Amino acid sequence: MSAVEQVSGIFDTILVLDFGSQYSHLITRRLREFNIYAEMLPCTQKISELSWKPKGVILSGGPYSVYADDAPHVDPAVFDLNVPILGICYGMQELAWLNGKKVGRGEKREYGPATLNVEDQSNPLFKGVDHSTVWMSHGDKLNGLPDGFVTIATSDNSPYCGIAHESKPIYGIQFHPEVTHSTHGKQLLKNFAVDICHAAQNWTMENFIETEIQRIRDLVGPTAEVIGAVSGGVDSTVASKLMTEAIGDRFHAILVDNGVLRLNEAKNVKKILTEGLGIDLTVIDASKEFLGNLKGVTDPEKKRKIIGNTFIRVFEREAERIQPKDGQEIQFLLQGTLYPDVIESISFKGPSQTIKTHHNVGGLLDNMKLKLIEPLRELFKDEVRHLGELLGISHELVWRHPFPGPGLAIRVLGEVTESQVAIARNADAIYIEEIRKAGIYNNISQAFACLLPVKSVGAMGDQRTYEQVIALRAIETTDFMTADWYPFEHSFLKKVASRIVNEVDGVARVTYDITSKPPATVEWE
Ligand SMILES: Nc1ncnc2c1ncn2[C@@H]1O[C@H](COP(=O)(O)OP(=O)(O)OP(=O)(O)O)[C@@H](O)[C@H]1O
Ligand SMILES: O=c1[nH]c(=O)c2[nH+]cn([C@@H]3O[C@H](COP(=O)(O)O)[C@@H](O)[C@H]3O)c2[nH]1
Ligand SMILES: NC(=O)CC[C@H](N)C(=O)O
Ligand SMILES: [Mg+2]
Repeated sequence: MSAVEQVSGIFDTILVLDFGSQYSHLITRRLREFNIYAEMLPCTQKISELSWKPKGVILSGGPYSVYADDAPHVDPAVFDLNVPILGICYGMQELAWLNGKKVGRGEKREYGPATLNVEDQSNPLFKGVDHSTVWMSHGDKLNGLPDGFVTIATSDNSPYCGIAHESKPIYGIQFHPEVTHSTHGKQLLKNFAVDICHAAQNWTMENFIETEIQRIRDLVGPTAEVIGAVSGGVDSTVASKLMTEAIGDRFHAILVDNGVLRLNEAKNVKKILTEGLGIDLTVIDASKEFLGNLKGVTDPEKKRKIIGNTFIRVFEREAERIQPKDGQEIQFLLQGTLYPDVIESISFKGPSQTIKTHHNVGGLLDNMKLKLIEPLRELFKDEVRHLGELLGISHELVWRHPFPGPGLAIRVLGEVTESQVAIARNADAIYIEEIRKAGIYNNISQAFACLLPVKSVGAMGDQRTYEQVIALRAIETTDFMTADWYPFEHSFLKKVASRIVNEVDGVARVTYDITSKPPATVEWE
């Protein structure tokens, strides 16, 4: 690492150690909602390798049993940090396991609501949360108090619903305060972070802009120039705006037309970014190169890796083409990578658990020459949108539905050809146009059309047709890590289906995808 400080070195930080619970990232989000910076790292994180000291540590829940041979365990050095520790569910069981091993299988799983009875009213952890509903999700339980601990809360089912160390600020709770079903969970997390850890509540996007611009300047230095991968999506636009504020015309934004963009996208983005935001944007048409590299490829992961690699090659070529004023080569590439992309790639469960490779994280070239600058790497999408608004980016752009870097290539299932892309693109344009007309664009988090590699029989104008199927997808979500499908009016779906079949050659049938994430994902590939 260079001398440039990380965000965790600048803001008071609560460290969340992730044992693999599906809710772990929510702990981080909740803390940030009351302006405390929190960062999630795998539970196997070596404390000696941290370059910053947390104000407190939270051990998350997890799917394992602490007593199993292959169960993950925390680095014992965490207890030498001498900062407050809160164990949640598996995290509490881990504390108990390390202090007397009194953990075993419960007679039955406890899943659902329970009422919290606070036994020690003077304990700061439970200020204002007595008798509230808490959410349980566990099969293991404590068989007794860990050595040196006392009970501070119970529930009907759980004599050890909350425990605390007799003399140190170490706490365990059996329930999940991070899920909204725990009605006062956020208050509990705040009690821990603010009253027990004394973390400063200064994580605001206003403060972030200031520190981030300084951080970029320190990293880039007084003369170096930077190229940016800019798609016209929210993330890279916000990142570019920050970069332009930090280094002005030493920043060169590049939009790559990869042949799998939406209808008229390159033209529209060029106009909005240059005219509207004063960002110096060059559009590079690399569509032939991308489509050439994708020829014959049907495997989704292969498509993603090919696209990620091709992007980097285009950027490296562009970096060589631009002649910086200081006579040096361009060394930096800006990307709009977000925290959820990073969270997915830091899983301690290893690469076998990768669900899909995001082109800008796992799809990068191993031997790439450019160094990455990712100013939004620590932020969630809603934080980025807030940042965008503060930077004066229009409401319309800030609230655009996300569009993945691999674009229509992962929405044309099967082989990606120019004609298949055209079908998906035209169907998508009709669908989005109707969504806008119906005034529901902002109620939906993301919507798009996919072209399926199956043919189906139809009848149009007394003629038999035998053409492909379009699947429509629309989801509601706050963080894109879980999502639900959007409940359209039937009349709306009817209209869109009719328009697509009538107006897009090659489509005989339209379906609507009604799967949530999980078990499905947002994109089809
Ligand atoms: N066509 C493109 N040209 C240049 N860079 C791109 C392109 N598509 C994606 N990228 C780069 O990949 C990053 C990740 O893409 P992603 O779609 O997650 O973000 P975004 O496009 O900036 O925002 P959004 O999520 O709202 O679409 C972008 O921030 C950008 O740096
Ligand atoms: O820039 C991107 N590069 C990618 O490779 C990529 N894959 C998925 N996505 C977007 O991520 C969100 C979650 O999608 P999934 O549930 O399909 O993983 C959704 O918003 C997807 O559109 C990507 N964005
Ligand atoms: N949610 C959790 O952390 C569960 C912990 C542990 N796997 C149990 O079943 O009790
Ligand atoms: Mg995008």
